[in-house]
Amino acid sequence: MTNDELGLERKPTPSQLAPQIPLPSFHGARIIVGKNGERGPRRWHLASSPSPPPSSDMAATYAPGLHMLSTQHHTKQAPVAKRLRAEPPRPNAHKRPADSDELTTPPERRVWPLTQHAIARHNAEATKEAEPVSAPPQATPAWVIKPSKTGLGMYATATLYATDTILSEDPLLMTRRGATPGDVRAQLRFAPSENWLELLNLCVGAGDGEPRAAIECLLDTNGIPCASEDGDNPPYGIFKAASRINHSCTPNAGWYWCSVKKTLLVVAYRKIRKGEEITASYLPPEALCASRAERRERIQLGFGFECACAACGVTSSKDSDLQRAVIARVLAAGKYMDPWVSGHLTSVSHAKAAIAAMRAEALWPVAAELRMLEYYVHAAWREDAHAEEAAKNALAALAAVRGWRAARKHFVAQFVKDVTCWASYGVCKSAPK
Ligand SMILES: C[S@@+](CC[C@H](N)C(=O)[O-])C[C@H]1O[C@@H](n2cnc3c(N)ncnc32)[C@H](O)[C@@H]1O
Repeated sequence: MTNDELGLERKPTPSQLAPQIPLPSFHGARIIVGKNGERGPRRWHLASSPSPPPSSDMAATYAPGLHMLSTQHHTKQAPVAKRLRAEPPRPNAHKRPADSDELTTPPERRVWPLTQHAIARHNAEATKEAEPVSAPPQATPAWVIKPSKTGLGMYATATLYATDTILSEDPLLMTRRGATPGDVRAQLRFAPSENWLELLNLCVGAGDGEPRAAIECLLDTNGIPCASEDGDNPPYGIFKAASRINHSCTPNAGWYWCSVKKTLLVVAYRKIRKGEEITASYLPPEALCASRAERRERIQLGFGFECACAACGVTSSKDSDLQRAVIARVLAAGKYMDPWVSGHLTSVSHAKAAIAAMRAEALWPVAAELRMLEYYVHAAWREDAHAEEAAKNALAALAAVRGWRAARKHFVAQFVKDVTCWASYGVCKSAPK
């Protein structure tokens, strides 16, 4: 995907910013035509394979939904199967069930599995990589904290480009929901006294309306999730600079926690002009696809303020609501993998419409998931060229919002090679040497 297709304006360093992604070539490019002329995805199984293909966490997440569509017979052994057979089965490897119609598929998969999985892999790889995980933060910060229309805010002091790491910051304090003032004191006992001062300087919002101690309101107002996975009570970090970033329903930046470096990275999602406010979303990506009224209600209930972002500020948000509804419908449909991929051309056209809406609304946080949904359909129907293109786009979209520049080439190659849901389809083989 080109930068233009992504809708991103990047720094003019093509060799850095457009790495060659060594995607696998896809094998077995046949549209299956049944006896009655129907076209559909084939069942796939390793006819002569003595052992099930190895799997990964990803397979556990995705494969069940995909197996239902991938258990017809191949006349030709997919090269990937040979490769997989050569590897010893892992003890906990996901067992591909026998070629049977009794496969049960959990109807719902996790909402952002690609993202979660990819972050985990990326963080794991970062320990091995000599290359930095992402572009190192600039020596002179390209931002400044200054008054905004909603208290203080972060502003760009230079032009920033998509995938730029705006800020890399360690927390003043790590906490969890329900932390008491005593917990905070215990954590800060050995911290430099400036941390206390910085902490007490942060803004205290109204929170969700529950009566609380001021310190708890402060933690609620300024906490940023510091875990790559959703848990019941994920850790939150309080940051001197990142906690000053205001919310927007069309964020131009976003943060993610690098669990290897134990640091928060703030990444530009698109070009941010000098003087423009840097914003992130306090809502999860799928919630950004709700209507203006719903988003505002959620912000009010969860964070206790009335959203004054640019997307909410427009008097008539009808068009925006319609565009976001298109995206929301596709994300909802994509949770049910079987009907989604069975829909074939309808699903592809829905995915394309959602991608267009995402671009119109500049909702980059959902780009990777939409591209992935498009990929699944093409892969299931053995439309290899389209599948490869969609996979490339999905990875590029994911890399763009995570700021993976330096590590992207390596990571993408690794991801493509390992991601078991792709191999499960029997459509890909290892990259040509
Ligand atoms: C994490 S702080 C952000 C920095 C804060 N503006 C400050 O002065 O330190 C969150 C608080 O900022 C304000 N805020 C953030 N985004 C906002 C938005 N889109 N509309 C209105 N207020 C917002 C709210 O008061 C919220 O409780």
